[in-house]
Amino acid sequence: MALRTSTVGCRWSGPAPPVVIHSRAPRLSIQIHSTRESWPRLRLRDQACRKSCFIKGLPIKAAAETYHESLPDQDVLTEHLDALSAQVSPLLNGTCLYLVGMMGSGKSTVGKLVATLLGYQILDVDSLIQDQTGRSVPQIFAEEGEQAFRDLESKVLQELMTTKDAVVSTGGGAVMREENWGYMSQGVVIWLTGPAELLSRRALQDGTKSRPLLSASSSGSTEGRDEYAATLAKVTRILSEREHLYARADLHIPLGVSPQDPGERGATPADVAYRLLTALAERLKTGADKQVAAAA
Ligand SMILES: Nc1ncnc2c1ncn2[C@@H]1O[C@H](COP(=O)(O)OP(=O)(O)O)[C@@H](O)[C@H]1O
Ligand SMILES: O=C(O)C1=C[C@@H](OP(=O)(O)O)[C@@H](O)[C@H](O)C1
Repeated sequence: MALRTSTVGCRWSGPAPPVVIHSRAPRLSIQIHSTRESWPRLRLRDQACRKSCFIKGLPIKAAAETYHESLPDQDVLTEHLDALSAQVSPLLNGTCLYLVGMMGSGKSTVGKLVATLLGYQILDVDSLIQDQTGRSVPQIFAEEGEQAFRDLESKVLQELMTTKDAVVSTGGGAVMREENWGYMSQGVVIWLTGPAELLSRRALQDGTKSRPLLSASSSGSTEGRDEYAATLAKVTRILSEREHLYARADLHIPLGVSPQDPGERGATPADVAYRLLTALAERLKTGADKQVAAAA
């Protein structure tokens, strides 16, 4: 792939904090560093080459980074999302989408966006439990324990079995009970999958109080460790226990900017929705093609 370097030109004055510019597909991430006062160093991360080059006299390091899920530009993303949802809606025909994944993976955030695009309602299992019981999730965990919460979670999922036209944002632990898979099999189960580092940072950004399994009082001492390290340890452990369960989902949607993304940042909610709808369109089209072939 050729680097479209001609559009990259830059003048720099003063001290340079690293800046990351997200560019167009196939995605380049351009970091601007200042190694010397006068000449910033541009670092292009791209899929096809790993070499140094010069752009307009500036030293450029182009680093290889395989990135097969190229995303559209943010400015054309809305059009892509509209086109994809128009394609997916008739094929879905009211079938529910169940979003599964770890705490902080964006099930509620992406779920709302996808629901809006498809003209679906968004149903959040934790919120439904809270509405039914008049108590918050941490309260239920504290007063009755995790198993009581899991019973409520299964009850809500069972009640949703006959629902149509909804994106269901499940709680991160819903995949742990076999019976829940029976309820969710009425729809398409979609796993939002990202690295523990990204999930931990997002959970901390929200504050861990609302997620009892990550709160300071949950198992796994935070003594002698900072909050991020303690949260990362918990998230890593929970993820390793559940990964094989999440993997049972019909679709796996990565949250990183690229497969090599160390979790510093994630794809935007719109990017994740784009990946989700693309994968869903492919899946539904293949299913529809198979049905047509079987009928012929
Ligand atoms: N793609 C994203 N990019 C940036 N922040 C996100 C993204 N998805 C979710 N977030 C943020 O991460 C946090 C957790 O998201 P949330 O949707 O509540 O996750 P979940 O429902 O899976 O627990 C929230 O603060 C939300 O705003
Ligand atoms: O992973 C889990 O076991 C849980 C995830 C939470 O939901 P989110 O995934 O929406 O944070 C909530 O259901 C409860 O705190 C337990």
